[in-house]
Amino acid sequence: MPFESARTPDAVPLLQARGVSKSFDGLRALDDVELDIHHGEIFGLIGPNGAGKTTFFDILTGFCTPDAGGIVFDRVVLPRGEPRRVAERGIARSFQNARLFDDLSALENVLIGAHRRFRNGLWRTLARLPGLRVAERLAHEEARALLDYVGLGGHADTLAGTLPHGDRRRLEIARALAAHPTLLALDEPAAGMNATETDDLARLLRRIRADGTTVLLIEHDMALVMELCDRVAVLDAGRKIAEDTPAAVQGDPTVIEAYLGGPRHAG
Ligand SMILES: Nc1ncnc2c1ncn2[C@@H]1O[C@H](COP(=O)(O)OP(=O)(O)OP(=O)(O)O)[C@@H](O)[C@H]1O
Repeated sequence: MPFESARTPDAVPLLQARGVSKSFDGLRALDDVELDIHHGEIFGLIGPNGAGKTTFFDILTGFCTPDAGGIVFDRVVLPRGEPRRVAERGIARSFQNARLFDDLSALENVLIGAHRRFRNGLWRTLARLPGLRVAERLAHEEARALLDYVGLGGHADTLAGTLPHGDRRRLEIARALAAHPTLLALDEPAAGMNATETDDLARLLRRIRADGTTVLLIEHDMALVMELCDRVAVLDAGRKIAEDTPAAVQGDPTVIEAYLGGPRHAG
């Protein structure tokens, strides 16, 4: 495990959110949220509907600008409201509804995920070599390997739009991994999956963690969160009400109240 040494208690967390706040038309979607994500863990972000989970993801990945606060990633403050620069810093995300290019093949979708790396360093150098399509060939090889990795090896040439739901979610993960992220942020990856697909997803995410990528997960499937996550943070109405191991959070009366409480928690 490459990150084992970084998981000692005094190691600097990979991600540190501090004082993150965001309102929409007077509604406090996030209220002074602080959380730490450590290298090499699967971190769950959970909470009732409307708790602010996606808003946090959007701020983290630059799709939304916070009113206050900020996020330090890999010891450097993340740019605010700039998705491309955040991606270049090593954060890749998936969306609640898979955003794939349906008219392109699975392989082409993964190649698009690799474009960040094409713009940089070695890839750019290789791409300039006259008469050689080295970069392109390597990218294709890696994209095929990534499809294998997520269990879609037989579907390289299948149009993304024709893939079943579970395969689409895994294709989105392959595309995100093509950017070689330090942090993979997944917004409800198990939504709409059947039990077998969810089991496959859990296996895949464990493998991703074992291979050294830190995972941040928004998820409503509590069984999955409990079995998979190393730690979880619970948001409720924009505030963080707990951050601990799944077992500790599960028994926390404040968390239980948030999930079972009054009408604003319905849904
Ligand atoms: N662009 C927006 N404009 C106005 N209100 C918004 C916007 N985005 C989110 N909100 C509101 O902010 C609150 C938090 O929403 P958010 O989507 O972050 O919650 P969530 O925890 O991801 O919910 P869910 O589990 O239902 O996806 C909600 O009340 C939502 O209606």
